[in-house]
Amino acid sequence: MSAPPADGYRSGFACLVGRPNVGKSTLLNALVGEKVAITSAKPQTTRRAIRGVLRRELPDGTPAELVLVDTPGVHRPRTLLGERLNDLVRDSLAEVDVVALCLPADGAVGPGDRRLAEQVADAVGGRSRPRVVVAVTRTDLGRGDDVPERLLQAQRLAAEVGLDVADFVPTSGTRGDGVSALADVLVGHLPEGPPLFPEDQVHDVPVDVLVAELVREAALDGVRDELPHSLAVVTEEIVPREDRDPDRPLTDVLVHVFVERDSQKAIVIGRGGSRLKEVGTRARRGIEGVLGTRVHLDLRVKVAKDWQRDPKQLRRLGF
Ligand SMILES: Nc1nc2c(ncn2[C@@H]2O[C@H](COP(=O)(O)OP(=O)(O)OP(=O)(O)O)[C@@H](O)[C@H]2O)c(=O)[nH]1
Repeated sequence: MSAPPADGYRSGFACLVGRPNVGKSTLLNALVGEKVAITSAKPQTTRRAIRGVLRRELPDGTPAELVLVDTPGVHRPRTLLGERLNDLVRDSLAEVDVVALCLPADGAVGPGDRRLAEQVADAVGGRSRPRVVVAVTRTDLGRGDDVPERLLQAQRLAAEVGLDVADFVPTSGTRGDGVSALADVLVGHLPEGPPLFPEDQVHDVPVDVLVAELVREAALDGVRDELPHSLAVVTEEIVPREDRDPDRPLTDVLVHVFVERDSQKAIVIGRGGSRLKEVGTRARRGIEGVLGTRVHLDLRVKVAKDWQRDPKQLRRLGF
């Protein structure tokens, strides 16, 4: 391996785009090597553009830093929240050096993928950047010839919408297959540039957001229909408990869980508070990992009527 040039450093941004639930957040976590984005079996889990950092050397030894942006799944918007999420994706596309278009191995390429590919082609607009990579995701769920079939479909789709795709990489975020190959490919497209994040930082998610997201992830498990979309979570307080033995610190965390209707509040709380208790227990483990202390978690469920359609409430909930 040859020595890198003294000032040689590559840096830039990449975003993962794809329909809801294709495994973008799972892939982001696998690439970064740390859980920075929550995942769930419910479509449209991701609501914020989360940035995780991947540091790697190019084959010639040049150090590179890739900031990965996980964006919400693109879908036909039905609510104001849906529109805001799609805008977020459009903005991300305009700002990155590399786009990884994610297509799941376990589902045919459909109209949603085509719309998205067209949107990416639009964002590139004949320029040399962003470079486009296709990641076929969830390969472990593919059967028979699904993976080669999906690669072919992706090639065809790219040709049809006039998208110049530099690489096609099959991956499984949960198994880790192809993740390193994808990392190499993404980093390989970075331009020269300065370091972007402090060396010890691997993501830019504020602690209060991370805490709220862990609660939302736990609350999403086992709820159905429109309730996943109606959940919004806000961290109100993170306060170290006073007068504790310094060897056994405890943090008090107050989190508000918002739903849109009273009937949903009853579901989230469960009989005698049983469901909320489970959610709290599960979320607390993750939060203790983030804060590095034991945690007393206080979860309160509140109704914010039809917040997904109300600009004022959306603002209050951070969208
Ligand atoms: N078996 C398998 N499951 C996966 C893989 N990647 C993701 N999943 C599962 O697929 C579901 C969706 O994954 P996410 O990573 O949340 O998908 P997403 O594209 O970020 O979803 P949105 O936030 O809705 O856009 C979750 O239940 C994941 O556990 C994979 O490689 N293999």
